[in-house]
Amino acid sequence: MKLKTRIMVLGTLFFLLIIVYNILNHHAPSKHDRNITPFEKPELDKDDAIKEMIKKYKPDYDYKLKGSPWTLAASWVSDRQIHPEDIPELGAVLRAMSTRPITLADVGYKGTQLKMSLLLQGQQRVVFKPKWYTRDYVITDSPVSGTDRHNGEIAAFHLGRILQFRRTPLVSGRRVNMKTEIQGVGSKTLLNTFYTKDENMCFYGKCYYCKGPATGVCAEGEVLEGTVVLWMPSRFKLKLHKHPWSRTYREGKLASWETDDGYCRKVQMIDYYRDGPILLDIIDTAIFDYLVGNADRHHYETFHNTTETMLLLLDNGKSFGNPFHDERSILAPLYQCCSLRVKTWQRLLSLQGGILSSVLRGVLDGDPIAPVINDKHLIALDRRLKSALNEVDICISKYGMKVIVTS
Ligand SMILES: Nc1ncnc2c1ncn2[C@@H]1O[C@H](COP(=O)(O)OP(=O)(O)OP(=O)(O)O)[C@@H](O)[C@H]1O
Ligand SMILES: [Mn+2]
Repeated sequence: MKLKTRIMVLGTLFFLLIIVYNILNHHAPSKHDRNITPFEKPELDKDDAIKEMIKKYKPDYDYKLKGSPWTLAASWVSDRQIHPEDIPELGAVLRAMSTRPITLADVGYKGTQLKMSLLLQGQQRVVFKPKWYTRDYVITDSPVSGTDRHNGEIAAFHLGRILQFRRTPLVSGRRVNMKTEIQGVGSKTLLNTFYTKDENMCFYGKCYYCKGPATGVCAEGEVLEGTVVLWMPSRFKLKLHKHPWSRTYREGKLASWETDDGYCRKVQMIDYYRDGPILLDIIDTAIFDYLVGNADRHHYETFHNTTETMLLLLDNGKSFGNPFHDERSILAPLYQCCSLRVKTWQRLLSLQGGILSSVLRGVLDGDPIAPVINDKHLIALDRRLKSALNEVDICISKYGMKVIVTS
């Protein structure tokens, strides 16, 4: 062959090789091909995705704020979210919640559990939920047993952010000195319930379950660990609703949803649930509650003076009680209705394979009372996420892609 012909043949072969290589490379299964669905965006490498999400969701507690943290946080609340997705100032508000001087302290304002209602410098009300359990304590009785888990409130707040629900009021850990921070500013009603046990300061407050020292909670010396929840602005009025999937709380008595597989269709016939976003919010909430192990959402609240409505993820104190038990019945709204927002589904898919626990671990790491939850609870989150997605797959195999809805 002439040199010219040889060069041409070699050139063509080389060109073909490149094309074949490109085709093969494009179709070669990569680690990202697992679980790819028509809705999923191309993802980053897993470690990069984790790093990026921690960077986004970990509050910057050193953030310097110019104005009032309370005015800012109040301005965040709107009809369908308590705060926006991107809030670099979050750390400054959380820091203020955990450190601002307490100007008034009173017994809990609402609810059945022991709490304090605190006013922080700058006239901001917060709820203080005290620590009852050590981090490793496991609640084994029933999924609704035990008193509040103050740390669970913190983890649930950040989980709600990571899932992009944003329906939970801001929560931060705080250690309060009962002697120097509360005694001087406490109401008579509150201070009358103070007592001492084994040299620790204690209180039993005023609430449905507050029956004297036997039901009280004690600090370590003078220092009481707890969680502060930011009170929502008064321009939003709350309306209480009975949760259609609530438990009976009576032994031996089952609720309708526990015996009737067609229960969801009955709920869907109620105007309030047929139109509007609340039923899909209930399904989001079921997934959220299943992940954190909260079987106690007997009621829920919505804003009642807004144009649009949302189910508020308030009161997450009964979460993270038992990392070894996954309470499937919490998912009943999901597996009985077989319906899920596409946005929620996409989000859950993108957090599979250990991403969720790694991100939450990184985000919680900066809280003033870190470590917030132990690794057993974090591992449980990944396992439960997988089970929840499996329930979605079962629905899809039964009814097809119409299960995934866009509203
Ligand atoms: N951050 C908040 N902003 C405004 N209102 C709130 C806030 N947190 C709680 N509330 C109101 O206080 C009520 C009681 O709060 P929470 O549910 O946390 O207490 P609880 O003692 O656990 O109640 P329950 O025993 O009913 O579960 C709520 O139902 C809500 O009306
Ligand atoms: Mn509660």
